[in-house]
Amino acid sequence: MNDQTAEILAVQVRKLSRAFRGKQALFEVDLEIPKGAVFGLVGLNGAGKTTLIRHLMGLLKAKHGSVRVLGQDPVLSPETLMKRIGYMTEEDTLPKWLSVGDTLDFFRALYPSWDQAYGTHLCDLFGLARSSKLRDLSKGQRARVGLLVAIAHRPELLILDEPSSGLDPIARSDILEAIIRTVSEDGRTVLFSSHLLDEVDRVCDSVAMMSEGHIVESTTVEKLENRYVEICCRPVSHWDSPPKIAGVIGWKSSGDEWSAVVDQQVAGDLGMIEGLPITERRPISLMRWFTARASEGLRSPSLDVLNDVEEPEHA
Ligand SMILES: Nc1ncnc2c1ncn2[C@@H]1O[C@H](COP(=O)(O)OP(=O)(O)OP(=O)(O)O)[C@@H](O)[C@H]1O
Repeated sequence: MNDQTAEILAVQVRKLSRAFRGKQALFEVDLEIPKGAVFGLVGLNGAGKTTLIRHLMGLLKAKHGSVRVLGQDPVLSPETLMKRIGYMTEEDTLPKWLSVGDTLDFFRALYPSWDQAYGTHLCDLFGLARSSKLRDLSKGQRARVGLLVAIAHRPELLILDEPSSGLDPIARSDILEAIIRTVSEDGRTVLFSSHLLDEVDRVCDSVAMMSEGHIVESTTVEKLENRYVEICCRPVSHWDSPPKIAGVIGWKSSGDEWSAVVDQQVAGDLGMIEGLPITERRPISLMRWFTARASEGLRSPSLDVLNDVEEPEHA
C-alpha cells in the first residue's frame, strides 16, 4: 500500500488465499474498503468471512497474498494497530469473573484514546450496571459489554463479526444501528459481517458477497440497485422449471408469477421471456440479489488446494 492508497483505504487485501487441512477457506481474495465506508460482508455459513476478518485482525498471518489495515500489516504492528481498531465478534470471550466496571477499567488502560464520558454514556444507554458480574448477565447483555468495549475508544476502524447473534432485536435496531451510524457520521470506517441482510441493507453503503472463499461481488449498494432489476412474468401454462437465459438468475415462483434477477443491460434488451411479456420490473433488494446469486451455486473453489493445516491463533 503506497502512502496515497493508505490515505484512501482502511483495508486493502490482495490475492489472499488460505486453506485449512487441504480445504480452501479463502481463494485469492481481493478487497478494498475505503475510509469512511460502512461496509457489509455477507455470505452463507462457511463462506470465509470470519477467516478473512481474522487476517485483518492479525489473528492469522497472510501466507499467500497481502493484508493492509489502516496502512499497516496487522501481524507486523499489532500493538499500534489494535489500538486504532474496535473489534466485536459473536464469540462470548470476555472474562466472566470480572464486573462490568472492572472490564471497562481494564480496556480503558489498554486504549489511550478511551473516551471516559462516552463509555459512561454507553453504559447508561445499554442499561449496564458497573457492579454486575459478567457471569450474572445474559448473553445479550454481555454482547452489549462487548460492543461498548469495541467502540468506547472511538476506533478509526470498527470490525463487527456477526455482532447481532448475541443481541436481541431491540438491541440490534436501537443500539447497533445507532452505533454504526454514529461511527460513520464521525467519518470512521465500519466493517460489518452479518447474516442479517435487512440490517446490512439498512446501514451499509457498500457490500461484498462471499461464497466458498471467493469475493463474488464487491460494490456499493447504490451501484447494486442501479445494476440489477427484478423482472416478473406470468407463464400461461405451468413451468416445471424456469427457462435458462444468459444473465437471468435466481428464478422463484409465487402463485402464478415467476420472477428473476437480471442485469439491467440484459433486461434492457429483454422484451419477452419465452414469448411472455415482462409484467413488472421491480427495484432489487440486497436480500433478493443475494438469494439470486446464491441460488446459482456461485463459483466453486479451485481444486488447486494450498494444503495448509489448521493453525493456532497468530499462525
Ligand atoms: N481453524 C480452522 N481450522 C479448520 N477449518 C477452518 C478453520 N477456520 C475456518 N475453517 C473452515 O474454513 C471455512 C470458512 O470458515 P469461516 O468461519 O471463515 O466462514 P464464515 O463465512 O465466517 O461462516 P459463518 O457465517 O458460519 O461464521 C469453513 O469451511 C470452515 O470450516
